[in-house]
Amino acid sequence: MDALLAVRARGINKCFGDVVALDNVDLDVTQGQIHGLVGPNGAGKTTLLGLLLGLAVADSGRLEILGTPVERALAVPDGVAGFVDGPGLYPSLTARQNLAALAQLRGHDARTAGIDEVLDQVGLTDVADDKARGFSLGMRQRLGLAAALLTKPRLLVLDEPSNGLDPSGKRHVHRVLTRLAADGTSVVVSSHRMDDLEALCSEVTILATGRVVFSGPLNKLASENRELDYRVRTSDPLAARRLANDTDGIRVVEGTGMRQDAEVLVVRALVPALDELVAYLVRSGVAVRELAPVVSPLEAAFLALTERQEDGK
Ligand SMILES: Nc1ncnc2c1ncn2[C@@H]1O[C@H](COP(=O)(O)OP(=O)(O)OP(=O)(O)O)[C@@H](O)[C@H]1O
Repeated sequence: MDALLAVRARGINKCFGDVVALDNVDLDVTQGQIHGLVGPNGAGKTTLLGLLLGLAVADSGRLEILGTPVERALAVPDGVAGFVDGPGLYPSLTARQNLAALAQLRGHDARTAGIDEVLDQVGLTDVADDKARGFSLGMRQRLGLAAALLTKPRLLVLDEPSNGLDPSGKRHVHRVLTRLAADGTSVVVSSHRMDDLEALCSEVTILATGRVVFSGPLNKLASENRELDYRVRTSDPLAARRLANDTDGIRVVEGTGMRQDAEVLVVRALVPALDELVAYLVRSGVAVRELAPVVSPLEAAFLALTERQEDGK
């Protein structure tokens, strides 16, 4: 079973002086899985990703990467690539030269290292001969991803890779990561964007003040017995409000602080009551044109779990 794990961490602790950055952290990442890491600022995400990349060593605990126990020396484990705190690039070199320099550092022939292929993969072919100095944050992120891909990693570790990406850049990067995972590469990715992680990941780990407060499949979070707020757009907002008030288990939420939209009703409910409301609306001749959680299930769970942790409950 463990042979299928790209990362197996048990009881990892890491302190910086008095600050406990990681507190007894366990993490399992299956081969070919995109695993999301979320948590408030200072939760320990970058510290954990740094351990996976061999940029630091844990104070205690056991860490196995791609089936091999990690030693106490600072070194990138075989088969691992990625970046934390933004990719390291040479600003005075072009995108292509950056990748060639990297290939040479690793002892590869720059002409055969697959540079064109990775530039194409991340959508930077058109700017391959432009200097990295002039690149936007999103372009630097993509070049960092290309540099990681050049090593054909079996575990890719990315800290906030969507930072600075416009929607099409983000879609592009998502496609690259999804394809890699389908081919068996494992990806561990941190993000503050829940929609990003929901689009990408099958499993997530939520950290708060260095502790794991949830780790598992996204659908386990979504199916938890928790009321959510939903936006309901209908063909007849007044009738919809009346019918919602008549439905057991449905509460109409007023003054949500969101932009007012007369056609949209916000209701708080569990899924079964929401199903009843939809059936009731349709039976009453009111068309449902949009129905979506105001905040995603992941974001709702994230807020609930991290607030609980901060309250010390
Ligand atoms: N090199 C360091 N020296 C001292 N303290 C550090 C160091 N690196 C991290 N820390 C502390 O460890 C804790 C965890 O930091 P870390 O950067 O891992 O959190 P994070 O979840 O990545 O936060 P963010 O979302 O803000 O990037 C924080 O309290 C941070 O101040």
